[in-house]
Amino acid sequence: MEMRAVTKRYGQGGNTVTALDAVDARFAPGTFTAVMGPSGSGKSTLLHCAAGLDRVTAGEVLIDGVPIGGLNERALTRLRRKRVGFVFQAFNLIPALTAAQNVVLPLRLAGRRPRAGEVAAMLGEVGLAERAGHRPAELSGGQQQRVAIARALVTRPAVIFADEPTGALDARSGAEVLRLLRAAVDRHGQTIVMVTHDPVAAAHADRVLFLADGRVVDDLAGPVGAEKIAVHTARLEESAR
Ligand SMILES: Nc1ncnc2c1ncn2[C@@H]1O[C@H](COP(=O)(O)OP(=O)(O)OP(=O)(O)O)[C@@H](O)[C@H]1O
Repeated sequence: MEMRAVTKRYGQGGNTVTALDAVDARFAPGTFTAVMGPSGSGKSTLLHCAAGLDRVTAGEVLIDGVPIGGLNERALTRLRRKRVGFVFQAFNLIPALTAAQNVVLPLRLAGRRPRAGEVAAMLGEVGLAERAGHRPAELSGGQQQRVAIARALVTRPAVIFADEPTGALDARSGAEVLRLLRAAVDRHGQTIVMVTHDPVAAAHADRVLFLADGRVVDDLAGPVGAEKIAVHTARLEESAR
């Protein structure tokens, strides 16, 4: 997954906002990257552009080496369904479906039938084998996020984008979610790009990318301790004021 000189502007004329300003970034297979930076620095925009949810103004995004700028909406949707997974702060499970049905959904959308035991194994991996028949409302926040992780992992995507995946969780459930993301990288060679405000969450990554004003201003190779990340964040927030 790669971004080459990606610029994203919102609005027109005098109201233009440059949310990303010629960003170059490469996310190697089997790595876990945290994206940090002050509010408004472009983190969500980076995630949306990298995932092909939003078109870039200039530059190029490559997923699996495929430049997505040249794809029409249909081809882009197909690529996203097969090769990209998402984990959101608000879980975004479908309330009427059970945990197992939520996990099956991306496979069906990608045109694949689940193999016997595949979904059960996936739920087992996130410690929820016993909850396969439960609906989201019958699960805790941490459990819902674990279902969302199983759902993101089930298609074995090229990359999983996680937007503040621990933002709505207490410390214990958050730690469990981070442990699962880390395990997906270590055990399955999954590639993960995670936006977070939390230095403790970012410390689980292999690398921390810092944004300020739509630019990459720091790129720390890990493991980076939470304390060092917190100091960096404080400095950036200070200079953003
Ligand atoms: N749809 C939009 N229309 C206009 N401006 C936008 C839009 N989305 C984002 N922006 C602007 O682009 C800049 C980057 O926003 P973005 O949401 O990517 O920042 P962020 O780092 O994710 O912030 P936060 O940490 O507060 O979520 C901000 O100045 C924001 O106001």
